[in-house]
Amino acid sequence: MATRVRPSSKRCAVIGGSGFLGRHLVEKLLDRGYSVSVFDIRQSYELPGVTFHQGDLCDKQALLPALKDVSLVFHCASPSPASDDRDLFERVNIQGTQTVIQACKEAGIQKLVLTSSASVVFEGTDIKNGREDLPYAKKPIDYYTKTKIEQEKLVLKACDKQKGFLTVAIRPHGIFGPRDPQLVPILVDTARRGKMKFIIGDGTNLVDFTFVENVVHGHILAAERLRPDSPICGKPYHITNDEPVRFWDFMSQVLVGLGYAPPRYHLPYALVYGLALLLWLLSIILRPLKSFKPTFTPMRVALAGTHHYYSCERAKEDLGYTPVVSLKEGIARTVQSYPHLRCEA
Ligand SMILES: NC(=O)C1=CN([C@@H]2O[C@H](COP(=O)(O)OP(=O)(O)OC[C@H]3O[C@@H](n4cnc5c(N)ncnc54)[C@H](O)[C@@H]3O)[C@@H](O)[C@H]2O)C=CC1
Ligand SMILES: CC(C)=CCC[C@@H](C)[C@H]1CC[C@H]2C3=C(CC[C@]12C)[C@@]1(C)CCC(=O)C[C@@H]1CC3
Repeated sequence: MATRVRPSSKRCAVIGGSGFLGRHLVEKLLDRGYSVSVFDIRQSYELPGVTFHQGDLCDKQALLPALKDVSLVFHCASPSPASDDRDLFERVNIQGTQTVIQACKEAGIQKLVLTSSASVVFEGTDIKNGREDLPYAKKPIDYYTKTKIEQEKLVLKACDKQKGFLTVAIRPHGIFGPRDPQLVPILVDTARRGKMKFIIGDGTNLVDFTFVENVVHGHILAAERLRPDSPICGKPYHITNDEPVRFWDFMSQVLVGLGYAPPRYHLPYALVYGLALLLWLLSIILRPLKSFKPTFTPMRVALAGTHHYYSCERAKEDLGYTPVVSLKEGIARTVQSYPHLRCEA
């Protein structure tokens, strides 16, 4: 009779491990003595101690070999919000997450840590120091976020102490750091096209930006604290830098660090939001004739012009979380890591 090897608690899988957050997580797990199995639709690097499994997480048969002899799974895969593809968000974030849960149960996984998002409670209006007990957004800012809400609900509901399957969700916000494919590249692209001259609103709105290593730290603390007797089972946790910053100060610091001029002129929020709405409608009406993607979408304007920052108190109390890298240090390290995006002039 074949004997089943007891999974080592130091062997884990990272679904989405080729991505921005996933790779930082893999690197820290290796530092901490874990061996890691990465499952991703693409392979973006090679590292000693990491086994790569390439496949789509919607395919359970492809997923199962990556979970063999593993006790802990991190699920941080998702299509990029910029892909703007409703069917893909639904297939990967909802149906795919159901498949991940089934595969984990079949493989005898004990712990599943999901990367959710603090935006699951954001409706485009101010949130100040929001706690985890805020209700899920009834009108999420976009379809991507709608599927992140469903994904989080599925994972938290699957937590079953009797059956020894424990789950927890981490809700980061505005992740930035070296190798980020989104925040700094979008910002620099906007600046290079001469569109970073304006501040939307009075520029005093506070937002959380979270250095990637703090997000990683929150995930690992959650995984290591996830036990049948711990209060964290089946709960979501905000993980931020715990240093809300003016959205426009953050953008300006990154821009200036890379040699670009910061935005200076103010535009009223309602005007820009109205224009973004109009552009979005036009892009839909004109889609059969000409396809274009506006830089200023209503969602982006809401992200740039409202307060949205979150309390980390629950993570501090239950996980012992405190950020390990300050915002100042995080911005300095990020700016340094993008020499190719510096202003040439
Ligand atoms: N970047 C941010 O500011 C924030 C990100 N998040 C969440 O953090 C997680 C990681 O995000 P990032 O690292 O920024 O994104 P990313 O796009 O760099 O990484 C996502 C990874 O998932 C993989 N993937 C996508 N579809 C897949 C599929 N069907 N099967 C297997 N792998 C698949 C991609 O290939 C990619 O490597 C995501 O769940 C995202 O929703 C939450 C809040 C903020
Ligand atoms: C706070 C948060 C959740 C950040 C996530 C990343 C992106 C949504 C932002 C990264 C760069 C941002 C940006 C804008 C909107 C939000 C981002 C895309 C603008 C398009 C807002 C309007 C402008 O004036 C230009 C900005 C460029 C950078």
